[in-house]
Amino acid sequence: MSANHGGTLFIVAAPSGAGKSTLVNALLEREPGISLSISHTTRPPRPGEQYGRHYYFVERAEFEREVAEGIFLEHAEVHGNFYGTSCKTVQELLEQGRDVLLEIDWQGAAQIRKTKPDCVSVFILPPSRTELERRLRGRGSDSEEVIERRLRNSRGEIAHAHEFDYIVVNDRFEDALDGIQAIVRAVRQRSELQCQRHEALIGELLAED
Ligand SMILES: Nc1nc2c(ncn2[C@@H]2O[C@H](COP(=O)(O)OP(=O)(O)O)[C@@H](O)[C@H]2O)c(=O)[nH]1
Ligand SMILES: Nc1ncnc2c1ncn2[C@@H]1O[C@H](COP(=O)(O)OP(=O)(O)O)[C@@H](O)[C@H]1O
Repeated sequence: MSANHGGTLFIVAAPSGAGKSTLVNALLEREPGISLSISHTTRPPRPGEQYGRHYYFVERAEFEREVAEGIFLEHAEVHGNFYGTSCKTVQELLEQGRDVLLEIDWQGAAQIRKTKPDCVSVFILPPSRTELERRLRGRGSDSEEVIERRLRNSRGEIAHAHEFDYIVVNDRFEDALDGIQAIVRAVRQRSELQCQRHEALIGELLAED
């Protein structure tokens, strides 16, 4: 029997407004073989956001109960709200050999690296602070207070960029998208070439006539 070849766990992080969700959605259209993990959060939904599609929106008490039950692979407080990745779905998909993408912050990424050192992490940088602010305001989804808090927190987040395997600067959108796709393809190709993937063929070639 061949060994179970698990999928790859990709992590994408960025300061709020850098374009992470837009890039990830475009990447998933180009690479439908990747499954996006939907997080649980205590953040209220933005206009147009749907339960189970963008996030599982939960009350604080429910989130705390879930933490106590140990359902999360990682969880963290970000910009005053709680976010967590459920263990079960991610684990099942990886075991089926699917690649999984987590759109999480640097704290979550640091937790995942400890338990899943084979994960591949990408940090998205905006081309400038001015552009980050322009995008955050231009999105039109948050109050002034929320925007200011996210901008204030962005320095602390960017300070962790060097912990990631790859950095993609999201200046021209298509270039950034090509960059992330190139990372995904290179990682997949490397994985295809790994020795364990070829056990069956090696066995056949070694078999006596
Ligand atoms: N640790 C962790 N961070 C998360 C998770 N889900 C989302 N985040 C991060 O929380 C931050 C805020 O996300 P969100 O409220 O959707 O705002 P946005 O980044 O401005 O779109 C971002 O850095 C997300 O990547 C999660 O499950 N775990
Ligand atoms: N390369 C880009 N150039 C200009 N605007 C962009 C670019 N990438 C994303 N945006 C816009 O910036 C805003 C923030 O993007 P979003 O994906 O919501 O960021 P994040 O998920 O990192 O908070 C959105 O209005 C999006 O359309």
